[in-house]
Order: sequence, then structure tokens, then C-alpha cells
Amino acid sequence: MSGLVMPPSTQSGAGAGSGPDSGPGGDQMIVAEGVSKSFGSVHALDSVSVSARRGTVLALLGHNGAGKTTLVNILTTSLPLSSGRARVAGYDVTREPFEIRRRIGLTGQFASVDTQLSGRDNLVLIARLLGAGRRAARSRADDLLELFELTAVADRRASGYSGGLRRRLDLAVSLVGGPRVIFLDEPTTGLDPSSRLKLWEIVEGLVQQGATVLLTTQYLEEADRLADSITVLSAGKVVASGTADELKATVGRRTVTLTLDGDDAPARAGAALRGAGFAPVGGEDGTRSLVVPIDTTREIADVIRTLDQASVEATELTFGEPTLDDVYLTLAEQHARTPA
Ligand SMILES: Nc1ncnc2c1ncn2[C@@H]1O[C@H](COP(=O)(O)OP(=O)(O)OP(=O)(O)O)[C@@H](O)[C@H]1O
Repeated sequence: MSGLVMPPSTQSGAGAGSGPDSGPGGDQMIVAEGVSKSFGSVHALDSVSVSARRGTVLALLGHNGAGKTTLVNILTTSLPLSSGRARVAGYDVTREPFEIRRRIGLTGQFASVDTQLSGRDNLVLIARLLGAGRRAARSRADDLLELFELTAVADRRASGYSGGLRRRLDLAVSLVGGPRVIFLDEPTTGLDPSSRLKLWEIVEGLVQQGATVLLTTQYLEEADRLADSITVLSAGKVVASGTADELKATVGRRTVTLTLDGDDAPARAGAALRGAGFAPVGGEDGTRSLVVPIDTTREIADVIRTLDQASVEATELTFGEPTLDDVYLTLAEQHARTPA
């Protein structure tokens, strides 16, 4: 992928500008501290704290109504918070909303593309609105069309674009001003797998070039692939946060699944593994596979050695990591069991 995402030199009134960017907080580009938001009796957010360092991806994970969009709206200054504090690019959302708006890109669930215009004209229009001259605007549009692999459809009306193309154009439009912080609200909802993959690659490229991304998603796989840190929201509260690995480590264990050769093999393997301190599961009712929970990958070797010493042959051995699905289901269950 070519570069060219961040240079807002094409316009005067948009993008980087001067100012604190990360402010006294140093490298933190997104900080929310104890943010609450109520709509009448609905507590959409209840003392939510998140942060993201420059050049990282923070994923907000949660099902419908968890509060993700509300937090994005507060951080992008389109919604006032009820209490708490939040800063983006070093500026306060309540006191300095205009400084923030100059420095962010937002791609929402409701696309900002004018479908009556071509992809190129959408980009040129926004660049002109941000203060770029005619030639600079066209050049910025060309760069973004190339980056997003939209050059071939650049002069077609956006109304004829597929969902994936439209989403790419929407993201390209949000990048015209060279934002330092990018908010992606469920960017791949409804996209087919190949369009989703393409968008992920684009996001990874943006981050490599120094952008900070806050991503909301209902897709665990998406958070797992893209995020440096993940905050799980449920009913307006943070129920977990950490890296994907840290979250996975909080629930579920790694497993080794063995498929064994021979009728008595599961019983013999089970006894040997139990003797070695493991707690294998399965092997009953004539099944020939055993699942062995382990804590470290080093224990895989211990499992194999134990089988070897018991003269049991495994025809297949697979290693399984707990998935974010496991994490989310466990957290959701814990949350459901906790009285409000
Ligand atoms: N303007 C509003 N007026 C009243 N209630 C609202 C408003 N906006 C959001 N809510 C409520 O706040 C809660 C959080 O909504 P929010 O849209 O932030 O969730 P979400 O995690 O983004 O869900 P989704 O994935 O469906 O967008 C929900 O109960 C929602 O009904």
C-alpha cells in the first residue's frame, strides 16, 4: 500500500494544525475518565474510562446498545457528556471541540458519502471545503483513490458502488484532512469477507503511519486482528479491558486435543496423563479424542512425552487457544449473574 494518508499539506484549515496533540498526557491520543451519559432514565454510559496511545488501535467491543456509539459521539464532540472528562489529541471535548474536530476523521454507521457524486468528486469536494486549492484538492483525491484502490471507479457515481466500495470511499473521505485520530464506528458491519479483509489492511496501514484508531465492533475477530487493546462494554459499563491475549487469559484455558489410535488408547492415555498431573476430558463412549487443558505451550511437550512413555500413539494433535468469543460469552454470563 502506498503512503500518503497523513500529509495535510494540501490544505490550510484542516488536519494537523498546531497545538498540543497529546498535551500534558504525553503520548495518549484518546483519554476518557469516568465518562457517564444519560438519556433521561437510560444510563447509556456509566463511568467509562478508556485510553489509546499514539499509533495504536483501541477496540470497543459490545453488542447492540452497549454504549459504543454514545462514547464515539462524545469523543468526536457531537454529544455532550453528563459527567467525567475526555480528551482527544490532547484537547478537552467540552472546552475545545473545534480543535478536536480539526484533527479527527469519523467513519460512522451512516455513511457520509454523497451518492449523487462520483468518488473523485466526493473527495475533491471535502478537500475544497477544508480549504485546499483546486489543484491540491485534485491531487489529494488522486492519492486517496489510489490508496483505497478506487481509481478504476473514481468517475462513477457512488450510488452505483457496492457496499464495500462505498465503505472504502467513506473512509477515504474521512481521511482527506489527514486526521491524527480516526474513529471507525462498526466499519465492516454488513461487508463480505474479502471487503472486510481489505478494510482491515487499510486500517493497519494507517496505524503503521502513526494514526491512532478507535474502532467499535461487534466482531470479536476484528478486535483480535486489529486492536492493541480492547475494552468490552456491556450495558454502558466497562466489563473488561486489556490486550486480546490478556482477555483470553482471563477465561478458558489453552487445550491440546489428541486423536488416539487403538481401542484402549483413550483409557491408557487418560490414566497416564492424570498420573502426570493433567486433567484430560473425553475418551468416554468409544470416542478416541481427549482434550487436555494446559497453561503454557511448554506443557505440549509434557503431554507428548507422557503419551510416549505410556506407548500410546496419537494420530492427530491440535493446539487450541481460547477465542475472544469465549471471553465475551464468559463476561456476558458473569455480567448477567451480577445483580444490577
Ligand atoms: N439519543 C438517545 N436517546 C435515548 N436513548 C439513547 C440515545 N442514544 C442512545 N440511547 C440508548 O443508549 C444505549 C446505548 O446506545 P448506543 O447506540 O451507544 O449503543 P451501541 O453499543 O453503539 O449499540 P449499536 O451497536 O446498536 O449501535 C442504548 O440503550 C440506547 O437505546
